[in-house]
Amino acid sequence: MNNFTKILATIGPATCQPETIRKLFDAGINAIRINMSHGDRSSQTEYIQNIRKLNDNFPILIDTKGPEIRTGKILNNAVDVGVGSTLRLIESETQMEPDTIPVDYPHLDEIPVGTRILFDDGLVESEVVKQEGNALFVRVINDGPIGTGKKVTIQGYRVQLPFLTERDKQDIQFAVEKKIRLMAVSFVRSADDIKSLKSYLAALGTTMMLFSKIETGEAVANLEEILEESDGIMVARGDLGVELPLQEVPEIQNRIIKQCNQAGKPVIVATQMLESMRENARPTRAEVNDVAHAILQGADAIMLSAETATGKYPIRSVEMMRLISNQYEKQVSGIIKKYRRKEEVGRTGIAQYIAKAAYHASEELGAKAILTPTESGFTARNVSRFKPKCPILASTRDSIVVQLLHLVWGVFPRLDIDATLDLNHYAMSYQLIEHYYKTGILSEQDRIIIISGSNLMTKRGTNLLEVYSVKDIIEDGLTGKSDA
Ligand SMILES: Nc1ncnc2c1ncn2[C@@H]1O[C@H](COP(=O)(O)OP(=O)(O)OP(=O)(O)O)[C@@H](O)[C@H]1O
Ligand SMILES: CC(=O)C(=O)O
Repeated sequence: MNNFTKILATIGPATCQPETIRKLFDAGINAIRINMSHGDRSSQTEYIQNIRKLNDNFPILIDTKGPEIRTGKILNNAVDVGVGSTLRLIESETQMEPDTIPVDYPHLDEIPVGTRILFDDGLVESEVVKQEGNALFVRVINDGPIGTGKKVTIQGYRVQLPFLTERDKQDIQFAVEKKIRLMAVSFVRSADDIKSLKSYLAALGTTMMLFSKIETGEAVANLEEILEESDGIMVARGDLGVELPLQEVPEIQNRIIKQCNQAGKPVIVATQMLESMRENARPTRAEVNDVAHAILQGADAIMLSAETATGKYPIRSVEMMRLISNQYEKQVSGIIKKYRRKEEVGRTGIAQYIAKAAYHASEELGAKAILTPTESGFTARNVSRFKPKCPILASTRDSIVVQLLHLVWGVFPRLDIDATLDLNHYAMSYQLIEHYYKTGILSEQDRIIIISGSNLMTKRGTNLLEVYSVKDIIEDGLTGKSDA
Protein backbone atom coordinates (compact mmCIF):
# COMPACT_ATOMS: atom_id res chain seq x y z
CA MET A 1 0.00 0.00 0.00
CA ASN A 2 1.71 3.11 -1.27
CA ASN A 3 0.67 6.51 -2.62
CA PHE A 4 0.15 8.43 0.61
CA THR A 5 -0.13 11.81 -1.08
CA LYS A 6 -3.56 12.25 -2.61
CA ILE A 7 -3.99 13.38 -6.20
CA LEU A 8 -7.04 15.29 -7.36
CA ALA A 9 -7.49 15.51 -11.14
CA THR A 10 -9.78 17.95 -12.92
CA ILE A 11 -11.88 16.24 -15.56
CA GLY A 12 -12.58 17.90 -18.91
CA PRO A 13 -12.72 17.25 -22.64
CA ALA A 14 -9.27 15.59 -22.57
CA THR A 15 -10.24 13.00 -19.96
CA CYS A 16 -14.01 12.44 -20.01
CA GLN A 17 -14.08 9.21 -22.01
CA PRO A 18 -14.42 6.05 -19.88
CA GLU A 19 -11.19 4.52 -21.17
CA THR A 20 -9.26 7.67 -20.20
CA ILE A 21 -10.92 7.83 -16.79
CA ARG A 22 -9.86 4.22 -16.29
CA LYS A 23 -6.28 5.23 -17.13
CA LEU A 24 -6.49 8.12 -14.62
CA PHE A 25 -7.58 5.61 -11.97
CA ASP A 26 -4.75 3.28 -12.87
CA ALA A 27 -2.22 6.11 -12.77
CA GLY A 28 -3.23 6.70 -9.16
CA ILE A 29 -5.73 9.54 -8.75
CA ASN A 30 -7.80 9.61 -5.55
CA ALA A 31 -10.59 11.99 -6.53
CA ILE A 32 -11.93 13.84 -9.57
CA ARG A 33 -12.74 17.55 -9.65
CA ILE A 34 -15.44 19.04 -11.84
CA ASN A 35 -14.98 22.78 -12.26
CA MET A 36 -18.52 24.16 -12.50
CA SER A 37 -17.19 27.30 -14.24
CA HIS A 38 -16.74 25.27 -17.40
CA GLY A 39 -18.83 22.97 -19.53
CA ASP A 40 -22.62 22.70 -19.46
CA ARG A 41 -25.10 20.44 -17.66
CA SER A 42 -24.98 17.79 -20.30
CA SER A 43 -21.18 17.51 -20.22
CA GLN A 44 -21.14 17.59 -16.41
CA THR A 45 -23.78 14.85 -16.34
CA GLU A 46 -21.77 12.80 -18.79
CA TYR A 47 -18.61 13.14 -16.68
CA ILE A 48 -20.41 11.90 -13.58
CA GLN A 49 -22.02 8.99 -15.45
CA ASN A 50 -18.74 7.92 -17.00
CA ILE A 51 -16.91 8.02 -13.66
CA ARG A 52 -19.65 6.10 -11.86
CA LYS A 53 -19.88 3.47 -14.58
CA LEU A 54 -16.34 2.50 -13.60
CA ASN A 55 -16.59 3.06 -9.87
CA ASP A 56 -19.86 4.04 -8.26
CA ASN A 57 -18.19 5.33 -5.10
CA PHE A 58 -15.28 7.22 -6.60
CA PRO A 59 -14.93 10.59 -4.84
CA ILE A 60 -16.11 13.48 -7.03
CA LEU A 61 -15.62 17.07 -5.93
CA ILE A 62 -17.46 19.96 -7.51
CA ASP A 63 -15.72 23.31 -7.57
CA THR A 64 -18.23 26.16 -7.54
CA LYS A 65 -18.00 29.15 -9.82
CA GLY A 66 -18.59 31.57 -6.96
CA PRO A 67 -18.93 35.34 -7.15
CA GLU A 68 -16.46 35.81 -9.96
CA ILE A 69 -16.42 37.29 -13.45
CA ARG A 70 -15.58 35.32 -16.58
CA THR A 71 -15.33 36.03 -20.28
CA GLY A 72 -18.22 34.80 -22.42
CA LYS A 73 -17.93 32.80 -25.61
CA ILE A 74 -15.02 34.11 -27.69
CA LEU A 75 -15.06 33.59 -31.48
CA ASN A 76 -12.79 30.68 -32.43
CA ASN A 77 -12.36 30.05 -28.68
CA ALA A 78 -9.57 32.63 -28.20
CA VAL A 79 -8.49 36.04 -29.47
CA ASP A 80 -4.90 37.32 -29.44
CA VAL A 81 -4.69 40.86 -28.12
CA GLY A 82 -1.65 43.08 -28.65
CA VAL A 83 0.07 45.55 -26.30
CA GLY A 84 -1.43 49.04 -26.64
CA SER A 85 -4.63 47.87 -28.32
CA THR A 86 -7.98 48.93 -26.93
CA LEU A 87 -10.71 46.45 -26.05
CA ARG A 88 -14.36 47.10 -25.25
CA LEU A 89 -15.81 45.10 -22.35
CA ILE A 90 -19.57 44.59 -22.29
CA GLU A 91 -21.96 42.34 -20.42
CA SER A 92 -22.85 39.65 -22.92
CA GLU A 93 -22.70 35.90 -23.44
CA THR A 94 -21.05 35.91 -26.84
CA GLN A 95 -18.41 37.92 -28.69
CA MET A 96 -19.82 39.83 -31.67
CA GLU A 97 -16.78 41.82 -32.81
CA PRO A 98 -13.06 40.99 -32.52
CA ASP A 99 -12.20 43.94 -30.24
CA THR A 100 -15.18 43.46 -27.92
CA ILE A 101 -14.85 41.08 -24.98
CA PRO A 102 -18.09 39.73 -23.49
CA VAL A 103 -18.14 39.25 -19.70
CA ASP A 104 -20.80 38.01 -17.28
CA TYR A 105 -20.95 41.09 -15.02
CA PRO A 106 -23.77 43.64 -14.91
CA HIS A 107 -21.99 46.42 -12.98
CA LEU A 108 -19.17 47.41 -15.33
CA ASP A 109 -20.24 51.04 -14.98
CA GLU A 110 -18.92 50.98 -11.37
CA ILE A 111 -15.30 50.40 -12.40
CA PRO A 112 -13.31 53.64 -12.41
CA VAL A 113 -10.79 54.75 -15.03
CA GLY A 114 -7.27 53.62 -14.07
CA THR A 115 -8.38 50.25 -12.61
CA ARG A 116 -6.31 47.21 -13.62
CA ILE A 117 -8.26 44.37 -15.19
CA LEU A 118 -6.55 40.99 -15.59
CA PHE A 119 -7.64 38.07 -17.75
CA ASP A 120 -6.92 34.36 -17.25
CA ASP A 121 -5.20 34.61 -13.85
CA GLY A 122 -3.08 37.55 -15.04
CA LEU A 123 -1.96 36.22 -18.42
CA VAL A 124 -3.28 39.38 -20.06
CA GLU A 125 -3.22 42.67 -18.14
CA SER A 126 -5.10 45.83 -19.02
CA GLU A 127 -6.12 49.21 -17.62
CA VAL A 128 -9.46 50.99 -17.85
CA VAL A 129 -9.14 54.12 -20.02
CA LYS A 130 -12.79 55.08 -20.55
CA GLN A 131 -16.32 54.34 -19.38
CA GLU A 132 -19.20 54.68 -21.83
CA GLY A 133 -22.64 53.71 -20.58
CA ASN A 134 -22.38 50.08 -19.58
CA ALA A 135 -19.22 49.51 -21.62
CA LEU A 136 -15.63 49.78 -20.40
CA PHE A 137 -12.69 50.51 -22.65
CA VAL A 138 -9.38 49.02 -21.55
CA ARG A 139 -5.85 49.37 -22.94
CA VAL A 140 -3.84 46.16 -23.12
CA ILE A 141 -0.58 46.27 -21.11
CA ASN A 142 0.81 42.83 -21.87
CA ASP A 143 -0.33 40.77 -24.80
CA GLY A 144 -1.59 37.22 -25.01
CA PRO A 145 -4.69 35.21 -25.79
CA ILE A 146 -8.06 35.81 -24.16
CA GLY A 147 -10.14 32.65 -24.30
CA THR A 148 -13.70 31.55 -23.62
CA GLY A 149 -14.69 31.30 -19.96
CA LYS A 150 -11.46 32.82 -18.63
CA LYS A 151 -11.30 34.54 -15.26
CA VAL A 152 -11.56 38.35 -15.20
CA THR A 153 -9.98 39.94 -12.11
CA ILE A 154 -10.71 43.58 -11.33
CA GLN A 155 -7.93 44.61 -8.96
CA GLY A 156 -8.85 46.46 -5.79
CA TYR A 157 -12.57 46.01 -6.40
CA ARG A 158 -15.01 43.87 -4.44
CA VAL A 159 -17.27 42.14 -6.95
CA GLN A 160 -20.90 43.09 -6.31
CA LEU A 161 -22.27 39.57 -6.32
CA PRO A 162 -23.67 37.59 -3.38
CA PHE A 163 -21.43 34.85 -1.96
CA LEU A 164 -23.88 32.23 -3.26
CA THR A 165 -25.01 33.33 -6.70
CA GLU A 166 -28.13 31.97 -8.42
CA ARG A 167 -25.84 30.03 -10.71
CA ASP A 168 -24.04 28.46 -7.74
CA LYS A 169 -27.37 27.47 -6.19
CA GLN A 170 -28.38 25.71 -9.39
CA ASP A 171 -25.01 23.98 -9.59
CA ILE A 172 -25.24 22.87 -5.97
CA GLN A 173 -28.78 21.53 -6.48
CA PHE A 174 -27.51 19.58 -9.45
CA ALA A 175 -24.63 18.17 -7.37
CA VAL A 176 -27.03 17.20 -4.58
CA GLU A 177 -29.29 15.41 -7.08
CA LYS A 178 -26.23 13.55 -8.33
CA LYS A 179 -25.30 12.60 -4.75
CA ILE A 180 -21.97 14.39 -4.85
CA ARG A 181 -20.58 14.83 -1.35
CA LEU A 182 -17.44 16.97 -1.79
CA MET A 183 -17.38 20.65 -2.67
CA ALA A 184 -14.59 23.18 -3.19
CA VAL A 185 -16.12 26.53 -2.36
CA SER A 186 -14.86 29.48 -4.39
CA PHE A 187 -14.18 32.95 -3.00
CA VAL A 188 -14.91 32.23 0.64
CA ARG A 189 -14.22 35.43 2.57
CA SER A 190 -15.20 34.57 6.13
CA ALA A 191 -16.60 31.82 8.36
CA ASP A 192 -20.06 33.36 7.85
CA ASP A 193 -19.90 32.47 4.15
CA ILE A 194 -19.42 28.80 5.02
CA LYS A 195 -22.14 28.97 7.68
CA SER A 196 -24.57 30.36 5.10
CA LEU A 197 -23.64 27.58 2.66
CA LYS A 198 -24.24 24.96 5.35
CA SER A 199 -27.68 26.46 6.01
CA TYR A 200 -28.43 26.35 2.31
CA LEU A 201 -27.43 22.68 2.17
CA ALA A 202 -29.46 21.93 5.30
CA ALA A 203 -32.50 23.49 3.61
CA LEU A 204 -31.91 21.09 0.71
CA GLY A 205 -31.86 18.29 3.30
CA THR A 206 -28.21 17.39 2.91
CA THR A 207 -24.64 18.04 3.97
CA MET A 208 -21.43 18.04 1.99
CA MET A 209 -17.77 18.07 2.94
CA LEU A 210 -16.66 21.64 2.27
CA PHE A 211 -13.17 22.66 1.15
CA SER A 212 -12.88 26.42 1.41
CA LYS A 213 -10.77 27.89 -1.36
CA ILE A 214 -8.36 30.50 -0.08
CA GLU A 215 -7.98 32.89 -3.00
CA THR A 216 -8.22 36.45 -1.68
CA GLY A 217 -6.41 38.61 0.86
CA GLU A 218 -9.58 38.70 2.95
CA ALA A 219 -9.66 34.89 3.14
CA VAL A 220 -5.97 34.78 4.07
CA ALA A 221 -6.65 37.24 6.90
CA ASN A 222 -9.63 35.18 8.11
CA LEU A 223 -7.99 31.79 7.65
CA GLU A 224 -8.36 30.66 11.26
CA GLU A 225 -12.13 31.17 11.45
CA ILE A 226 -12.66 29.78 7.93
CA LEU A 227 -10.65 26.67 8.80
CA GLU A 228 -12.72 26.17 11.93
CA GLU A 229 -15.96 26.01 9.88
CA SER A 230 -14.53 23.99 6.96
CA ASP A 231 -13.77 20.31 6.45
CA GLY A 232 -10.67 21.15 4.43
CA ILE A 233 -8.91 23.93 2.55
CA MET A 234 -7.71 24.46 -1.00
CA VAL A 235 -4.77 26.78 -1.66
CA ALA A 236 -6.18 28.31 -4.87
CA ARG A 237 -2.95 29.73 -6.20
CA GLY A 238 -4.44 30.90 -9.52
CA ASP A 239 -6.53 33.59 -7.93
CA LEU A 240 -4.21 34.19 -5.00
CA GLY A 241 -1.53 35.14 -7.50
CA VAL A 242 -3.64 37.90 -9.03
CA GLU A 243 -5.46 39.05 -5.92
CA LEU A 244 -2.18 39.44 -4.01
CA PRO A 245 1.40 40.13 -5.11
CA LEU A 246 2.60 36.96 -6.83
CA GLN A 247 5.73 36.74 -4.70
CA GLU A 248 3.61 36.37 -1.56
CA VAL A 249 1.98 33.12 -2.76
CA PRO A 250 4.78 30.76 -1.54
CA GLU A 251 4.72 32.04 2.02
CA ILE A 252 0.91 32.04 2.12
CA GLN A 253 0.90 28.44 0.87
CA ASN A 254 3.37 27.50 3.61
CA ARG A 255 1.28 29.19 6.31
CA ILE A 256 -1.98 27.60 5.14
CA ILE A 257 -0.48 24.10 5.00
CA LYS A 258 0.97 24.43 8.52
CA GLN A 259 -2.29 25.70 9.94
CA CYS A 260 -4.31 22.90 8.30
CA ASN A 261 -1.83 20.26 9.51
CA GLN A 262 -2.08 21.65 13.00
CA ALA A 263 -5.88 21.54 12.90
CA GLY A 264 -5.87 18.03 11.43
CA LYS A 265 -7.82 19.10 8.34
CA PRO A 266 -6.86 18.19 4.78
CA VAL A 267 -5.25 20.79 2.54
CA ILE A 268 -5.11 20.65 -1.26
CA VAL A 269 -2.47 22.62 -3.17
CA ALA A 270 -3.86 23.68 -6.53
CA THR A 271 -3.07 25.31 -9.86
CA GLN A 272 -0.24 25.23 -12.36
CA MET A 273 1.56 22.40 -10.58
CA LEU A 274 2.66 20.81 -13.87
CA GLU A 275 1.34 23.56 -16.16
CA SER A 276 3.83 23.01 -19.00
CA MET A 277 2.51 19.43 -19.35
CA ARG A 278 -0.58 20.89 -21.03
CA GLU A 279 1.68 20.96 -24.09
CA ASN A 280 4.78 18.93 -23.24
CA ALA A 281 5.34 15.32 -22.28
CA ARG A 282 7.82 16.31 -19.57
CA PRO A 283 7.45 19.03 -16.94
CA THR A 284 10.00 21.73 -16.18
CA ARG A 285 12.48 21.25 -13.32
CA ALA A 286 10.78 24.14 -11.55
CA GLU A 287 7.41 22.37 -11.68
CA VAL A 288 8.89 19.13 -10.33
CA ASN A 289 10.40 21.17 -7.54
CA ASP A 290 7.06 22.87 -6.83
CA VAL A 291 5.25 19.54 -6.48
CA ALA A 292 8.03 18.11 -4.27
CA HIS A 293 8.00 21.27 -2.16
CA ALA A 294 4.23 21.10 -1.54
CA ILE A 295 4.59 17.46 -0.43
CA LEU A 296 7.52 18.24 1.87
CA GLN A 297 5.59 21.14 3.37
CA GLY A 298 2.88 18.67 4.39
CA ALA A 299 0.13 19.02 1.76
CA ASP A 300 -2.46 16.26 1.94
CA ALA A 301 -3.38 16.48 -1.72
CA ILE A 302 -2.03 18.00 -4.90
CA MET A 303 -4.21 18.98 -7.81
CA LEU A 304 -4.06 18.90 -11.59
CA SER A 305 -6.16 21.50 -13.46
CA ALA A 306 -5.83 22.14 -17.18
CA GLU A 307 -3.14 19.42 -17.29
CA THR A 308 -5.89 16.81 -17.07
CA ALA A 309 -8.93 18.86 -18.19
CA THR A 310 -7.66 19.96 -21.57
CA GLY A 311 -3.97 19.08 -21.73
CA LYS A 312 -2.23 16.83 -24.22
CA TYR A 313 -0.68 14.56 -21.58
CA PRO A 314 -3.23 13.99 -18.83
CA ILE A 315 -2.15 10.48 -17.89
CA ARG A 316 1.52 11.31 -17.93
CA SER A 317 0.80 14.30 -15.69
CA VAL A 318 -0.73 12.02 -13.06
CA GLU A 319 2.12 9.53 -13.44
CA MET A 320 4.62 12.36 -12.98
CA MET A 321 2.89 13.51 -9.80
CA ARG A 322 3.00 9.96 -8.50
CA LEU A 323 6.70 9.60 -9.25
CA ILE A 324 7.43 12.83 -7.40
CA SER A 325 5.19 12.03 -4.44
CA ASN A 326 6.59 8.52 -4.06
CA GLN A 327 10.07 9.99 -4.03
CA TYR A 328 9.38 12.48 -1.22
CA GLU A 329 6.33 11.57 0.84
CA LYS A 330 8.10 9.25 3.28
CA GLN A 331 10.43 12.10 4.27
CA VAL A 332 7.71 14.43 5.47
CA SER A 333 7.42 13.20 9.06
CA GLY A 334 11.09 13.97 9.74
CA ILE A 335 10.72 17.50 8.41
CA ILE A 336 7.53 18.45 10.24
CA LYS A 337 8.57 16.82 13.55
CA LYS A 338 10.53 19.81 14.77
CA TYR A 339 7.80 22.40 14.56
CA ARG A 340 5.06 19.97 15.60
CA ARG A 341 6.80 19.03 18.85
CA LYS A 342 7.15 22.67 19.86
CA GLU A 343 3.54 23.50 19.07
CA GLU A 344 1.96 20.71 21.00
CA VAL A 345 3.39 20.87 24.47
CA GLY A 346 0.51 21.49 26.86
CA ARG A 347 -2.12 21.71 24.12
CA THR A 348 -2.93 18.11 23.46
CA GLY A 349 -6.38 16.57 23.97
CA ILE A 350 -6.78 12.86 24.80
CA ALA A 351 -7.62 11.76 21.25
CA GLN A 352 -4.79 13.85 19.83
CA TYR A 353 -2.38 12.34 22.33
CA ILE A 354 -3.42 8.80 21.36
CA ALA A 355 -2.94 9.69 17.69
CA LYS A 356 0.53 10.99 18.41
CA ALA A 357 1.37 7.92 20.50
CA ALA A 358 0.15 5.71 17.63
CA TYR A 359 2.52 7.50 15.30
CA HIS A 360 5.48 7.03 17.64
CA ALA A 361 4.59 3.39 18.31
CA SER A 362 4.28 2.69 14.59
CA GLU A 363 7.77 4.06 13.98
CA GLU A 364 9.42 2.27 16.90
CA LEU A 365 7.71 -1.07 16.38
CA GLY A 366 7.95 -0.99 12.60
CA ALA A 367 4.19 -1.51 12.42
CA LYS A 368 2.64 -2.49 9.11
CA ALA A 369 -0.40 -0.25 9.63
CA ILE A 370 -2.36 1.87 12.07
CA LEU A 371 -6.01 0.80 12.18
CA THR A 372 -8.65 3.30 13.22
CA PRO A 373 -12.32 2.48 13.44
CA THR A 374 -13.76 6.00 13.20
CA GLU A 375 -17.18 7.63 13.22
CA SER A 376 -16.31 11.11 12.00
CA GLY A 377 -12.83 10.55 10.61
CA PHE A 378 -11.39 12.71 13.39
CA THR A 379 -9.03 10.02 14.72
CA ALA A 380 -7.70 9.12 11.27
CA ARG A 381 -7.13 12.80 10.46
CA ASN A 382 -5.28 13.26 13.70
CA VAL A 383 -2.88 10.40 13.02
CA SER A 384 -2.34 11.66 9.49
CA ARG A 385 -0.97 14.93 10.92
CA PHE A 386 2.18 13.06 11.93
CA LYS A 387 2.71 11.60 8.45
CA PRO A 388 3.61 8.08 9.63
CA LYS A 389 5.55 5.74 7.34
CA CYS A 390 2.83 3.08 7.49
CA PRO A 391 -0.72 3.42 6.12
CA ILE A 392 -3.63 4.51 8.28
CA LEU A 393 -6.44 2.05 7.64
CA ALA A 394 -9.68 3.78 8.59
CA SER A 395 -13.01 2.04 8.64
CA THR A 396 -16.22 3.93 9.09
CA ARG A 397 -19.94 3.42 8.64
CA ASP A 398 -20.44 6.83 7.06
CA SER A 399 -19.96 7.09 3.29
CA ILE A 400 -19.39 10.88 3.34
CA VAL A 401 -16.53 10.38 5.83
CA VAL A 402 -15.00 7.84 3.44
CA GLN A 403 -15.12 10.44 0.66
CA LEU A 404 -13.33 13.03 2.77
CA LEU A 405 -10.71 10.58 3.99
CA HIS A 406 -9.78 9.77 0.40
CA LEU A 407 -8.23 13.26 0.38
CA VAL A 408 -6.36 12.89 3.67
CA TRP A 409 -2.65 12.04 3.46
CA GLY A 410 -1.79 8.42 4.23
CA VAL A 411 -5.36 7.39 5.04
CA PHE A 412 -6.92 4.44 3.22
CA PRO A 413 -10.61 4.53 4.10
CA ARG A 414 -13.07 1.67 3.96
CA LEU A 415 -16.83 1.78 4.24
CA ASP A 416 -17.91 -0.74 6.86
CA ILE A 417 -21.67 -0.45 7.06
CA ASP A 418 -21.91 -3.71 9.01
CA ALA A 419 -19.65 -2.53 11.83
CA THR A 420 -21.43 -3.12 15.10
CA LEU A 421 -20.56 -0.96 18.03
CA ASP A 422 -21.90 -3.41 20.58
CA LEU A 423 -19.01 -5.79 20.09
CA ASN A 424 -16.48 -6.12 22.85
CA HIS A 425 -13.17 -4.56 22.13
CA TYR A 426 -11.29 -7.67 21.32
CA ALA A 427 -13.95 -8.88 18.87
CA MET A 428 -13.90 -5.56 17.03
CA SER A 429 -10.12 -5.68 16.74
CA TYR A 430 -10.28 -9.27 15.56
CA GLN A 431 -12.80 -8.44 12.85
CA LEU A 432 -10.75 -5.53 11.58
CA ILE A 433 -7.53 -7.49 11.47
CA GLU A 434 -9.24 -10.47 9.91
CA HIS A 435 -10.59 -8.27 7.11
CA TYR A 436 -7.19 -6.82 6.24
CA TYR A 437 -5.56 -10.24 6.61
CA LYS A 438 -8.03 -11.89 4.24
CA THR A 439 -7.67 -9.11 1.68
CA GLY A 440 -3.90 -9.59 1.70
CA ILE A 441 -3.02 -6.20 3.20
CA LEU A 442 -1.73 -7.73 6.42
CA SER A 443 0.24 -10.92 6.77
CA GLU A 444 1.06 -13.15 9.75
CA GLN A 445 4.42 -11.64 10.59
CA ASP A 446 3.04 -8.08 10.80
CA ARG A 447 2.54 -5.99 13.88
CA ILE A 448 -0.27 -3.49 13.84
CA ILE A 449 -1.61 -0.72 16.01
CA ILE A 450 -5.27 -0.11 16.69
CA ILE A 451 -6.57 3.09 18.22
CA SER A 452 -10.17 3.39 19.31
CA GLY A 453 -12.51 4.35 22.14
CA SER A 454 -12.56 1.97 25.10
CA ASN A 455 -16.32 2.22 25.37
CA LEU A 456 -17.69 1.78 21.88
CA MET A 457 -21.28 2.17 23.02
CA THR A 458 -21.01 5.59 24.61
CA LYS A 459 -18.73 7.05 21.94
CA ARG A 460 -16.55 8.92 24.37
CA GLY A 461 -13.78 9.31 21.82
CA THR A 462 -10.43 7.72 21.20
CA ASN A 463 -8.55 6.84 24.38
CA LEU A 464 -7.05 3.44 23.70
CA LEU A 465 -3.96 2.24 21.87
CA GLU A 466 -3.40 -1.46 21.32
CA VAL A 467 -0.57 -3.29 19.64
CA TYR A 468 -1.10 -6.73 18.16
CA SER A 469 0.84 -9.32 16.33
CA VAL A 470 -1.39 -10.41 13.43
CA LYS A 471 -0.33 -14.01 13.91
CA ASP A 472 -1.51 -14.07 17.54
CA ILE A 473 -4.87 -12.55 16.86
CA ILE A 474 -5.62 -14.81 13.90
CA GLU A 475 -4.66 -17.85 15.99
CA ASP A 476 -6.78 -16.75 18.94
CA GLY A 477 -9.95 -16.14 16.91
CA LEU A 478 -13.01 -14.00 17.58
CA THR A 479 -13.30 -14.69 21.29
CA GLY A 480 -9.65 -14.18 22.01
CA LYS A 481 -9.20 -17.76 23.24
CA SER A 482 -6.63 -19.88 21.50
CA ASP A 483 -7.85 -23.37 20.51
CA ALA A 484 -4.38 -24.73 21.04
N1 LIG B 1 -15.01 20.98 -17.88
C1 LIG B 1 -14.16 21.67 -18.62
N2 LIG B 1 -14.41 21.90 -19.93
C2 LIG B 1 -13.57 22.60 -20.68
N3 LIG B 1 -12.42 23.15 -20.24
C3 LIG B 1 -12.13 22.98 -18.95
C4 LIG B 1 -12.98 22.25 -18.07
N4 LIG B 1 -12.42 22.27 -16.84
C5 LIG B 1 -11.29 22.99 -16.94
N5 LIG B 1 -11.09 23.41 -18.21
C6 LIG B 1 -9.97 24.19 -18.77
O1 LIG B 1 -8.82 24.05 -17.96
C7 LIG B 1 -8.38 25.33 -17.51
C8 LIG B 1 -7.81 25.20 -16.10
O2 LIG B 1 -8.74 24.58 -15.27
P1 LIG B 1 -9.13 25.18 -13.86
O3 LIG B 1 -10.11 24.25 -13.31
O4 LIG B 1 -7.93 25.53 -13.08
O5 LIG B 1 -9.93 26.51 -14.28
P2 LIG B 1 -9.77 28.05 -14.16
O6 LIG B 1 -10.56 28.60 -15.26
O7 LIG B 1 -8.35 28.45 -14.02
O8 LIG B 1 -10.59 28.41 -12.91
P3 LIG B 1 -10.58 28.17 -11.37
O9 LIG B 1 -10.05 29.42 -10.77
O10 LIG B 1 -12.02 27.95 -11.08
O11 LIG B 1 -9.73 26.98 -11.10
C9 LIG B 1 -9.60 26.22 -17.61
O12 LIG B 1 -9.28 27.57 -17.77
C10 LIG B 1 -10.28 25.67 -18.84
O13 LIG B 1 -9.73 26.21 -19.99
C1 LIG C 1 -8.23 26.44 -8.21
C2 LIG C 1 -8.53 27.86 -8.31
O1 LIG C 1 -9.67 28.24 -8.33
C3 LIG C 1 -7.45 28.81 -8.33
O2 LIG C 1 -6.28 28.41 -8.26
O3 LIG C 1 -7.74 30.01 -8.39
